[in-house]
Amino acid sequence: MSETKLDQLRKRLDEVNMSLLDLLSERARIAQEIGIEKEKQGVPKFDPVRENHMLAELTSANNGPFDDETIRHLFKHIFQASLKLQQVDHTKHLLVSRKKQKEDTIVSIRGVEVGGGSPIMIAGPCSVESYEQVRQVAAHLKTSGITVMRGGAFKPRTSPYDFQGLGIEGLRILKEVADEFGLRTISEIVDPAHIELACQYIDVIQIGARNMQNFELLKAAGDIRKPILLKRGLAATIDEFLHAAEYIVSRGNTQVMLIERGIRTYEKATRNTLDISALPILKQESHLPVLVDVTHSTGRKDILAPCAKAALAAGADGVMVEVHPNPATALSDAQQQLNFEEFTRFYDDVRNFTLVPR
Ligand SMILES: O=C(O)C(=O)C[C@]1(C(=O)O)C=C[C@@H](O)C=C1
Repeated sequence: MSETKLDQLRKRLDEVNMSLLDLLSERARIAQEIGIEKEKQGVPKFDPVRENHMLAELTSANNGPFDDETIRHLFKHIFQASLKLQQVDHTKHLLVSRKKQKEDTIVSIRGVEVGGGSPIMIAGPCSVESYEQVRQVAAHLKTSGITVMRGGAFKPRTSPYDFQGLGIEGLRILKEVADEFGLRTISEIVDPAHIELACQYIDVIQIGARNMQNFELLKAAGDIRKPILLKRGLAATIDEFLHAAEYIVSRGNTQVMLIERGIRTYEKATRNTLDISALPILKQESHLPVLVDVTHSTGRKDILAPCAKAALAAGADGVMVEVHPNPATALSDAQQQLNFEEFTRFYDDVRNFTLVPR
């Protein structure tokens, strides 16, 4: 059977398709190289001025049959596809990414492992208020089998008139009590200048939600060789959270733990909205251990246990909760800290949690 005119035209079109594919692929490879150069120079990938310039040149050279609007539309799609290629290539190379390291990072807090598959419970007062207060908490935690205690010495509070913490004196108290009871400690540091000194007193440096993008603090945390607990910012996307962790890891400190602490939404029933979906996403995207701060995310004692269980079911490597000998008199977070009896009940409930229906 002889070739019809339609067959011939389609054959030519198929050949043009192949040539276009070759040219598009070549263009994409060049765009990738441009992306690498831009990365080195630290300039943004998206360049609307350059795109407008190319579109102007293309439309002025356009002799039809496509009109200028169609040419602009088609090329804008090509630019977007190139941009995506440049960005995907970039995230693939993040040190915190699963693509870079398949195995889970295990953080060792002086021998206590986080991220190794058996979740940890971290507990302690919101603020270090006195030696006696911390000692009471430590004694209770020790009898409960807790190995890592938190306690805030530098308190970035919403109001400057609220209790700001005991500072270095608070770190000293933590160390003295932790040494007595054989506990490890976590405390927030807010000033890059305090990081080195803090290492003499505590085992984990926490970077708080409000400082998640304090880049000088992140760099200082990256320059030491101690575990870091990085909190998600109150309005930070998962991508921003991972990039903040990258600041630390890229300077050689690989002992980083991420902690979800709730994000700001319109919901008022809880203090923040615990973003449970962030857990499996973070575990997929990154090899770093991921914990959940149930106290700050919910701000409510009555739902701490179900939220902690949900976090563990979603893959969390641990839970952090606040405990105080007498929450009603606490200098910070009086509403949401657990007393010893409440903590014991909470811990038993979460520890006995199983996904298998009974
Ligand atoms: O020329 C550049 O700077 C590129 O990054 C390439 C390219 C393109 O595909 O043409 C991609 C993204 C930018 O927004 C602009 C142009």
